Amino acid sequence: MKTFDELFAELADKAETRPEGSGTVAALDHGVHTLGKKIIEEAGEVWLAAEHESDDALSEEISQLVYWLQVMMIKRGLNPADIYRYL
Ligand SMILES: N=c1c2ncn([C@@H]3O[C@H](COP(=O)(O)OP(=O)(O)OP(=O)(O)O)[C@@H](O)[C@H]3O)c2ncn1[C@@H]1O[C@H](COP(=O)(O)O)[C@@H](O)[C@H]1O
Repeated sequence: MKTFDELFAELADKAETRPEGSGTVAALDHGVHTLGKKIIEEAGEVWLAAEHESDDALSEEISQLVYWLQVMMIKRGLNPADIYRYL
């Protein structure tokens, strides 16, 4: 289990060190267009889970959406503080 900030730090480190086999590194290399499509896909899965699935399934889908949003943030050079100032 990890927090939003802990996951972000882990992903930022992966982007920097580019370890072999990292799905995050591969996703970053695909670029903003592919990341945007993944975010739309995961957002749709959150919606469907909220309508039809359990709390646990919904939680998992939301975690995946958070992950992909963080990958997009890293791709565009944003950090959590950039987001928090709008919350
Ligand atoms: N939290 C996540 C995470 N959430 C979602 N995903 C990715 O998002 C996909 C979402 O799963 P789905 O079931 O919706 O998609 P799928 O259709 O089965 O998979 P695709 O074929 O569409 O990729 C997963 O297959 C992962 O590729 C994640 N990938 C990585 N992490 C964490 O990110 C960190 C770094 O991971 P690596 O870069 O892979 O080392 C680790 O702590 C991981 O646990």
